[in-house]
Amino acid sequence: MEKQPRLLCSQLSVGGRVCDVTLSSSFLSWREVVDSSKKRTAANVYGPLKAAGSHCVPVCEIIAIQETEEDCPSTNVGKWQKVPQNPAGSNQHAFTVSYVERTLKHRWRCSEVTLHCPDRKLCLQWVQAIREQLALLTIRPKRLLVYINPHGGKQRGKRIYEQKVAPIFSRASITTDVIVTERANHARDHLKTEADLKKYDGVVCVGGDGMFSEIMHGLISRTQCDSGVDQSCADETLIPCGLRIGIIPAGSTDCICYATVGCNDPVTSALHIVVGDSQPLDVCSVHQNNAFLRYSVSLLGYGFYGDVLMDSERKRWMGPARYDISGVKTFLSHRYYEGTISFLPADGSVGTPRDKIQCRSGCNICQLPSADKAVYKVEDKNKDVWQVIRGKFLAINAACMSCACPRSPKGLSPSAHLADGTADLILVRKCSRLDFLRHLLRHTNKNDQFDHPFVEVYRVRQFRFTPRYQETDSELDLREAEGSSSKHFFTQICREHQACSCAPTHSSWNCDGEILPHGAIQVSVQGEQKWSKNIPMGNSSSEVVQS
Ligand SMILES: CCCCCCCCCCCCC/C=C/[C@@H](O)[C@H](CO)NC(=O)CCCCCCCCCCCCCCC
Ligand SMILES: Nc1ncnc2c1ncn2[C@@H]1O[C@H](COP(=O)(O)OP(=O)(O)OP(=O)(O)O)[C@@H](O)[C@H]1O
Ligand SMILES: [Ca+2]
Repeated sequence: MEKQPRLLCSQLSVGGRVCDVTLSSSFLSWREVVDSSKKRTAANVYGPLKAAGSHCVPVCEIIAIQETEEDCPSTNVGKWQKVPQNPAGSNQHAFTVSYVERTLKHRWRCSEVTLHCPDRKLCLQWVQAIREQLALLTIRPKRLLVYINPHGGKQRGKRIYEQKVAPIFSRASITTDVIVTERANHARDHLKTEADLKKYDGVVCVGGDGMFSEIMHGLISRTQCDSGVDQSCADETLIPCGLRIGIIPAGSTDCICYATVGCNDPVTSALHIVVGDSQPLDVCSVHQNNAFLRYSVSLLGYGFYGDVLMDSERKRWMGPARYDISGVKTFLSHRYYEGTISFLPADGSVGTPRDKIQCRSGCNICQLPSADKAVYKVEDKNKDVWQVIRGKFLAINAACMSCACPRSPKGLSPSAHLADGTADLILVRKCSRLDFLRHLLRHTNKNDQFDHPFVEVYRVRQFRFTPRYQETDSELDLREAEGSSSKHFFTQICREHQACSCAPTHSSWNCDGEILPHGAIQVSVQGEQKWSKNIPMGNSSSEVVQS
């Protein structure tokens, strides 16, 4: 730890023990004063006394400070209890500091320490000094607009917010306007047309990936609309939006929260929001010809994941279990789809989907400032050459981020990064059910899910997909030239008789958990030159709150 000039230093009492308490611009620390006349035993030099007696909290992780009245909050947010008296019984002046405590598996908790002072003047001096340091943390939000989806996941959004999140926001003196949505797209439409965004420092989404997607669409559309930018043009540069989106997980997959924060825990997310953490994300724009369809930040999946989603929508009442039931059903149906994928590979220096630099919470690559990421880019001759792949596929997946979630803690593409301007395109060719099961199982263990002869993975900047039934005559002629003339004749008949049993089957796209019925799409991960300018939110990246 770098030595910082001390702003304040006193001997105060913590839990009945006298401590040297120090405040610098970066840390608040307290260390028990050990009586030097005591015999130096192994226990007090190396043992629990020394370890337990010394604490250091970064100022940026202090949630709040308050003068402690006789009745004051206990360590459990929301409960109240009597303050224990100073053992010497000589003073009643104390202040309580609430701060972030890191626990296992990326989880954060709100802890508290009460420091007793010998007199009120010193107590006020400490409270004021800490408040002054907190006031310097200008990235922290003060006013938030909260949308709660009461029907996401296990329908616990409202309860999660009221019981776990609101008390933390209130402790941190964050004011909120809360809207419980009444229908799908309520939050999106409100953001697009009504919300007075100037009043807020951020928007909070209580729900799952679908709810996040609504809010992201609302914010991006509103910003473009206010600036007269046409979203339907695939090459248009979007105007960045200044508001961050915080995610309180209350959905079924919560992959955006899990992949950015490292867990799907509402208290952890609330604390990340309070301290003002943020993480830019890649945003893919999805078009069909010149019509804008949607944005995606996690998964775009055709075939398997599209079919799982389509089937699961009819089983919403089951909650998160619907995905497992529909997953098994889709797996057993074993449908494959024929089509053509073209893609522009990413610059080789942004890494590959099969390198071992997995993207986890606090990932070094995702935390690099954008300008530094640009430094290690080298020219790659192949990067502007479109590559074309035709075939029969069980699944075509594009992952802008790892898509880690509780079902698959390493995700669909474990080395995909959050804001590197690329997506990982995963092609699972037609294979046996057993092979496909082997591939799926590897999402849940340490084995490499790409290490199969029927799986290919590419890091891309753009891609296009055309299902065979939508290919133009010239594309089909080209394809059929590769096959026999009798096959060509057979295909023509089938295209004209879609109802016949050999007609090609159609899937739809799973776009961050929302159904996109269009087969042929063009996808662009927003260009690196845009995110390297460090845009807080917009075409290239949206910001979510994370570690
Ligand atoms: C044998 C066990 C294999 C388990 C394989 C698990 C792979 C899980 C990979 C999860 C990837 C999630 C990507 C995130 C997508 C989100 O934007 C989206 C919106 O929230 N969620 C889903 O579409 C929700 C998608 C949920 C997909 C669940 C698929 C479950 C497949 C089960 C297959 C079982 C075969 C058993 C045969 C006897
Ligand atoms: N009040 C509401 N009534 C019905 N649907 C709503 C309401 N508010 C939002 N929605 C819609 O509910 C859908 C699902 O919500 P959400 O993403 O929160 O949960 P989920 O689908 O269970 O979780 P996940 O997306 O993580 O799998 C979203 O598409 C959203 O548009
Ligand atoms: Ca990415």
